[in-house]
Amino acid sequence: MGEDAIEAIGLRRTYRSRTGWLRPQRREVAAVRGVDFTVGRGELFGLLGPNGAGKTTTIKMLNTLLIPTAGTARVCGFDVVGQTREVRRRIGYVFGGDRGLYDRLSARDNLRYFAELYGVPARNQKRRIAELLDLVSLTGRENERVEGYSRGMRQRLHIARGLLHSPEVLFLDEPSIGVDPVAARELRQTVSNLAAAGTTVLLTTHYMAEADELCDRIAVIAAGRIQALGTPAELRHHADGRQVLEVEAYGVTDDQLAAVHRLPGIRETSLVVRDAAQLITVQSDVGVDVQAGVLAALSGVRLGRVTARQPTLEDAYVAIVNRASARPVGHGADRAADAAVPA
Ligand SMILES: Nc1ncnc2c1ncn2[C@@H]1O[C@H](COP(=O)(O)OP(=O)(O)OP(=O)(O)O)[C@@H](O)[C@H]1O
Repeated sequence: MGEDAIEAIGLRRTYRSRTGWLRPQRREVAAVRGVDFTVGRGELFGLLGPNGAGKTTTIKMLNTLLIPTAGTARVCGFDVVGQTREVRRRIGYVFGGDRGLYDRLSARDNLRYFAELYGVPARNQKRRIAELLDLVSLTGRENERVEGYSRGMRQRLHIARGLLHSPEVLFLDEPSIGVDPVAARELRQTVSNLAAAGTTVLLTTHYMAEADELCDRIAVIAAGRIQALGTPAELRHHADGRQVLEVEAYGVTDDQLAAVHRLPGIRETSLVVRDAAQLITVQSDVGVDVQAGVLAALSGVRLGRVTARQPTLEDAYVAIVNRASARPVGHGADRAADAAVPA
């Protein structure tokens, strides 16, 4: 048995699809373009990246739901293509969203049902279900129907479901998607309890703050490749030599943002919408005073707070992802900088 819980070597996946009806065209999407990493036993490892980066595709290859186009992967020492049964017995898979629970049953009955389905021996079921309800902090609510549960509670129940057969490795795909900040914090607590109890966790997320808080190591994936891999402290170095200016604004256009980006000394520019305001984050080289230039480029725009600060891990993430996509100015929902999650 290998040392590592997960080992991916040169993993690739290309999707082939047909588009059009009268004149069908073949389309190929290279979703994952050669990914290498290992996850140690008991490690909490994060796969972080923007939409379409290849996170879900990678997870699906590791949990035997998708066959790699090339490369190999082993989970608990077993090959994901040649030894699927061995792999499946040792893994759990939990994905974000609402599917996969029976609304009209209680949490306890859902878990009983899935325990049967997963072949958890009858004599162990009661104890295992009680343990899991406790782990995901649903003890006391277990007899209520799931239809009355909040998203966060459902998500925690999903995690309990994924753990019924005591997997060694748990894949958690975007667990906090659509979950409010308080529930997201409870969810993070659950995930960290899980790892502390010895389960290896591979977590995908858009949220750098979540990955920072939870993960021992993080791989930043973009455009189907790992762009950076290390501990949160190591990744932070990608923003070394930079300083950050944040400007709250109302009604900035793409052209104005592009003008900001063209100023000397500016390395990254991103914009996210927060409530009514736009939050512009500008990364520049340390020692270059960009504030006057930025404000001049935004003249005529109503501005709110202007803050100079040190770079965070989030800024390092934006730098890594922008380098990969070569799209320096962002103005949309899929921007890396959208990843800020309220604590
Ligand atoms: N079944 C499919 N057929 C064709 N293309 C696909 C399929 N599934 C995913 N893709 C494409 O592969 C790329 C990677 O998708 P993937 O879902 O792995 O990314 P992701 O990082 O998980 O993104 P998200 O955060 O949006 O879930 C995207 O360009 C996506 O459009």
